[in-house]
Amino acid sequence: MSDSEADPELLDLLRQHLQGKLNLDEEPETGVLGGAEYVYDNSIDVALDMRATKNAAAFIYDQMQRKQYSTEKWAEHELHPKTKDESTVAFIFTMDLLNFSFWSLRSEDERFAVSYRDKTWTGYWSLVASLQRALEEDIPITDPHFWQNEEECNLESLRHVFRSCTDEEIPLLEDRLTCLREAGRVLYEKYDCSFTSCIEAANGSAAALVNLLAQDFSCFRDEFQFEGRRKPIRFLKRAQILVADIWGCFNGESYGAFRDIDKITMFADYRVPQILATLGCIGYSPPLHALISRKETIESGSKYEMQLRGPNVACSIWCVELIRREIERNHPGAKVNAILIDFFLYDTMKLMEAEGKETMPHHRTRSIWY
Ligand SMILES: Nc1nc2c(c(CN[C@H]3C=C[C@H](O)[C@@H]3O)cn2[C@@H]2O[C@H](COP(=O)(O)O)[C@@H](O)[C@H]2O)c(=O)[nH]1
Repeated sequence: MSDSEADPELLDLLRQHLQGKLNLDEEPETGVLGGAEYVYDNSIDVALDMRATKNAAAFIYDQMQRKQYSTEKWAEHELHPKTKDESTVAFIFTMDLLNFSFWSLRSEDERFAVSYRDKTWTGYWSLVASLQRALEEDIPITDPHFWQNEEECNLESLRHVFRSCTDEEIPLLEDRLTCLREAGRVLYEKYDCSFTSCIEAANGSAAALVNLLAQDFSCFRDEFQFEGRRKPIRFLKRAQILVADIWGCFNGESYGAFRDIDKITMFADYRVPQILATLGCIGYSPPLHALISRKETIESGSKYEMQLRGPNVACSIWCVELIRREIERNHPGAKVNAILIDFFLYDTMKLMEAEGKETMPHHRTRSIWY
């Protein structure tokens, strides 16, 4: 094969190896950050504001210090599981299998909502509340055997698990059942029916666990073709947030002990890009800004979504990386990684939304990816 036909990326790797720069048994990479930088470098619809990003880094670091923001915050959330054991690993795996697309086109009091513990929960928290409620009703919703039992686990029983206290049903119910079925089958075939076996197979590497999820579970394989690039761009958002939730819940110990956790990027969905735009860190081209502001549904996989999700999310991933580097530059040794910045930004966005301070809408695409 002549050089002109060979894969340029492979040639580059071989060149690095020959120059002794490449340690092939280095830790695995997920490729998410590199892909995000590529899309950002090739985007015309979304741009980063460096001054606002530097200011955001100072604000975020200051707020995280004041709130003593750490992994401990994860378990402090009322609905998150508290025990540090295998049942919590099963809960988090189930949760992040289904952690997508809660937004509604209806008004705040008509959108899908779950009544639990005398409160009404929406968005991500409606998912967590539904799972906790099911367990209290002795429905084994976190058990892969249940997910594969078509007599017990089907559209009807899931409709009961995710029953709403409004007229709107949980979005993509059929897709959620499909995710549970596939995960049940893969865990049965490859991981002794337990996600803890998948964690053990990653041998303490967060990047390896993300790659295992993308390789073995199609419902975690969140990647797409971006114009002009041979290899797909990988966002792997739910695979990454799953690893991050395990790490956060277990405070980086036990099942959450990953030596390369800092390789996990922020999670490419619709909430954190929204707050980065609110902080002025990312800006949209006028046509894109108009599209988002109109709150119209954008079809998953459409040219518009690719233009939006790719650049918007890639820029968000790259923006959070620049915020992390700015914090590290000003505060050497600070215990802040992309995950904690992301968790903080998501929680801050939810507080702003609750106080009616949501100025910049998020885009609306129905998809199992985010
Ligand atoms: N980037 C990012 N996205 C996050 C989260 C979380 C919740 N994580 C908890 C765990 C630790 C943190 O402290 C959080 O309390 C959910 N999501 C995503 O948002 C969307 C739901 O939005 P809404 O409908 O408004 O609730 C949906 O795609 C969901 O997957 C996060 O942390 N980061």
